[in-house]
Amino acid sequence: MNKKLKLAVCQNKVIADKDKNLLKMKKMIAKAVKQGVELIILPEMFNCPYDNHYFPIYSEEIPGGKTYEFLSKQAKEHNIYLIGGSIPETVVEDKDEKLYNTSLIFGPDGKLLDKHRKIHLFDVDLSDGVTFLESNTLSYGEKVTVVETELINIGVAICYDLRFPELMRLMVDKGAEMIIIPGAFNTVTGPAHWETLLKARAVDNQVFVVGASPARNLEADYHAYGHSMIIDPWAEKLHEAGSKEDVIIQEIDLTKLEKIREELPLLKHRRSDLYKLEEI
Ligand SMILES: NC(=O)CC(=O)C(=O)O
Repeated sequence: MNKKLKLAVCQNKVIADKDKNLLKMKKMIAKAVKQGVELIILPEMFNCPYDNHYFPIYSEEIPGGKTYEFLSKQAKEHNIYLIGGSIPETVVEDKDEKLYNTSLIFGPDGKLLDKHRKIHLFDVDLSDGVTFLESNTLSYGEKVTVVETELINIGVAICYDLRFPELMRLMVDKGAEMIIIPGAFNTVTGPAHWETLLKARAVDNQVFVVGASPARNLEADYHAYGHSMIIDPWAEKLHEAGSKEDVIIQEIDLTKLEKIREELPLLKHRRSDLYKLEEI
């Protein structure tokens, strides 16, 4: 394992124009690359407004869609690992069309290493005014996603998936050392839970956790919280964006993970004679 890793989160303001979103992202990626980063992380639905109305319109088949090609090219051109936030994905099977909220993970050669489809859909009706029914348009992902890279082993889950500690622990049991969450929490659940959940998952599992949110766009119907964040395995916040567009860059010391796991070996202290967690 390399001992230091420089990474970036590109927190873009998503608008209802896919091409402009991609162009903006291209500039943000170039800015991060100039600082020598090896891993770049984009937000949930970074190219499509977070809105059931837009998901089918912006959706792409994988491989081959415009955003897929864009991400692959960016990864290759800049020789970086790229976690492509998420995009709406169309899957056609036996004339049956399904949409997923899908994160694409590219290696420095531009090849797709894996993809994660959001497992838990955000179906909520909050008294403070946030109502969302993702299952109106989206289908449920069925796979736990962990990717081995030359930098670090990366688990990827999307937004609402963060609220399910069993999934995070499963990723850690499959080797994840960093959990990446492209996530569009909102102005109600964001201030209440985003940082707490990211820190809880870090301290529970002794992993780095990165949350990548879109910037807030008050002209959109759904107001993303922003506040992309990088947390270390001691649950210390290393970097945080505000609510506006930003590229946050952080060098992390990977030896911290080994050190914390050695000094406080909670993963080894589990009582597997009393309880266990299984992937089905
Ligand atoms: N948008 C989501 O998927 C989740 C979210 O906003 C929350 O859990 O809060």
